[in-house]
Amino acid sequence: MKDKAADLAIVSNKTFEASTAVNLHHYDISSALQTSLEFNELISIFCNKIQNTIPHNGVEYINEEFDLEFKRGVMARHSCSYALKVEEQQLGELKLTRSNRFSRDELKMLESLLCCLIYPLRNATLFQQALKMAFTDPLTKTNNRTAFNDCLLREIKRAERNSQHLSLIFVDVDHFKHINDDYGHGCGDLALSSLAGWLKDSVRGSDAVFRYGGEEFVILLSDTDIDGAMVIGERIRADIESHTLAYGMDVLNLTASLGVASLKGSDSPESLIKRADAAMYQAKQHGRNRIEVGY
Ligand SMILES: Nc1nc2c(ncn2[C@@H]2O[C@H](COP(=O)(O)OP(=O)(O)OP(=O)(O)O)[C@@H](O)[C@H]2O)c(=O)[nH]1
Repeated sequence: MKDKAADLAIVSNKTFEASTAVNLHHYDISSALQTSLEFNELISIFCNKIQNTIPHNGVEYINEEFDLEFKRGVMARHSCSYALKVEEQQLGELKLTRSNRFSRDELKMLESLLCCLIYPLRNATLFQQALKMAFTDPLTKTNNRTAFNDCLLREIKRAERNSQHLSLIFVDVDHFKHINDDYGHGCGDLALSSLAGWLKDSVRGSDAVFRYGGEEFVILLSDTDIDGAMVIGERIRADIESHTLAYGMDVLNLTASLGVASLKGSDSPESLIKRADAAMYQAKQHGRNRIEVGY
């Protein structure tokens, strides 16, 4: 007679206890991961939670879509890396390192635990994408006016707290209406997106450039006084003038008028904007393709 027991997987209370323990661990990790929508925080929570099960010394997480590189601990000789994705959506790459090899069982366990991380990372991706869209101008891919208002308030507070300078430059394309009228809106749009690229190249961080509206951009310069802002503004003016724009068979040149203002003790965001904007209008009145200061 065939030994029936030989065909059966053994289920004992030991297995039950082990799987319950594993499920509880998964549950504990999943619950902890629900508390954040920030990539770095999610990775930290996950690695803290798995430290006892899969000891490791170093963690690296790279997410190219969000230009993110998170490192923690000490990088060591042995590593295991995972490209994380769900339904073809890339969620970044996670690498754990330590001085001794990861065992096969540990890797199996890690792969199972990573399932807890995937969906929170996907939620974070969707949230961060929505956030990015809400603060980005779709045509020029610069920060939009909402982002500017947010950022200006933060920068004013920071400048006041640290007794630092803060300056603003308004940049408005000259006779932009003619570009639309003479070459069409497609050309106007190309001019605006090209200009945004030149502006980003002219300043330290591309985050400092905002589309304020229409053909008007604003640049926020932290820790920069009025003299420094004038130097940067003049460089931007000359840079715009020196570029040529090719549109089909046409070649165009742009110029812009700029207004500069620096934060004073009594300034509100509105009064600082008003001075920079008024200076820009003065530059228009004084012949365009020039820079003026709003005192
Ligand atoms: N193609 C395009 N045109 C835009 C966009 N936003 C605003 N404009 C146009 O920008 C033009 C701005 O014209 P005006 O305010 O008269 O200014 P200007 O012609 O640049 O003249 P000055 O500022 O006085 O030198 C208008 O014709 C708007 O329609 C856009 O996103 N794309």
